[in-house]
Amino acid sequence: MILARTSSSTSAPGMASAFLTLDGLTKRYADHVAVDALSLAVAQGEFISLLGPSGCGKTTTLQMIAGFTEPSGGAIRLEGRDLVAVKPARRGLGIVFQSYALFPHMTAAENVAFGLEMQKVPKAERATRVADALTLVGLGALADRYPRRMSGGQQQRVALARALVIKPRILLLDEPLSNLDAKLREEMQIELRQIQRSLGTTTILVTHDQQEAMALSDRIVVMNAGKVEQIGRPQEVYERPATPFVASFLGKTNVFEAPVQAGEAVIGGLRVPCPPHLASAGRVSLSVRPEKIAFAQAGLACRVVSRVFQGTHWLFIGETPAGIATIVCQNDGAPKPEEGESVHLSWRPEDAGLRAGEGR
Ligand SMILES: Nc1ncnc2c1ncn2[C@@H]1O[C@H](COP(=O)(O)OP(=O)(O)OP(=O)(O)O)[C@@H](O)[C@H]1O
Repeated sequence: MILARTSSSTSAPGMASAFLTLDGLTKRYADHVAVDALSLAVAQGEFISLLGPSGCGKTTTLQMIAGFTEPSGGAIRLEGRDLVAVKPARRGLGIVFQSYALFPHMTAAENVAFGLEMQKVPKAERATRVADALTLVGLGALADRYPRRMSGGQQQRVALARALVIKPRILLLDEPLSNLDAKLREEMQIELRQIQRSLGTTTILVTHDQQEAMALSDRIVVMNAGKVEQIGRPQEVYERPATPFVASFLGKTNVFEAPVQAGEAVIGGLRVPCPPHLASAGRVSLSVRPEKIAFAQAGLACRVVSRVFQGTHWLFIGETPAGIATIVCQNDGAPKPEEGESVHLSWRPEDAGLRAGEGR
């Protein structure tokens, strides 16, 4: 097998010693800071997503790793060696962009072979590696087809094969699936993850799609306005967002303001113990995910304003004395409240995130 696993590490991703290190990486344009002192240690074989809204500096970060944009400050090291001084073509990186950028006058196989020709790989080896790469992405039968006769998903697979065939030390992906429709995108996410796992290629993905980042990544770097807000495993950033920005960017969250009495946030009939640093705060802001809220006999009074059936689950909007609540329940066959019904909401204290409130 020519496209063999590139990772020799058996440690859990993120735990092994750093393979790629970004250290205080910064990019300034005039007086605008596009990337502000970003530090990140990526383990070999790890799949990292840079996630954030438009303009937060994701692409600029990727471009600096690729060598297309020069950093204003900080360091990029690959296996301990400075990468900034190395020319882009010599960094050993595979890159896939949102636009597939295939050569239209070349077949799938010729597109994939291009990088190997540049590297002067002998013809016989080239043919085997191209065939292997196309088989890997499920296009073994379309080797002689031209891009214009391929679907968007097939073209993106060719672009992926072209990036992987050179056995890159790092695979850089910039919104590679965003031109595909929702169903194909989900299928490609699963395939991409399987291919990445089977090869063990260290991968950095730029995306603004939180679902995509959660589905694919070992760890997610959540960025906002050039800065890192949080770095963590998907479940960690979702369940324990470090900042209000992360909580609102990764899925929906309810935010309620609550007074603190005797070290507990009091919200309707619910009392949530505050951590020591908030125990003497006047008010706290309490965030809880819609799927962590349950209908209960007692708790926070709520009038159901709307209920919407969404197939696998129900979505409820309710009015409470603490504000509007969004509740998501599994479609498990159990009876659900009607619109206009008065109910109570409850959640486990550990599912509530507490922060200092507005101080009112
Ligand atoms: N060549 C440039 N000159 C000046 N400003 C730039 C340049 N390239 C990027 N910027 C600015 O730097 C910031 C970060 O841009 P970047 O493209 O990295 O964001 P992004 O998170 O990838 O956004 P998107 O998802 O829209 O691609 C933006 O405010 C952008 O306007």
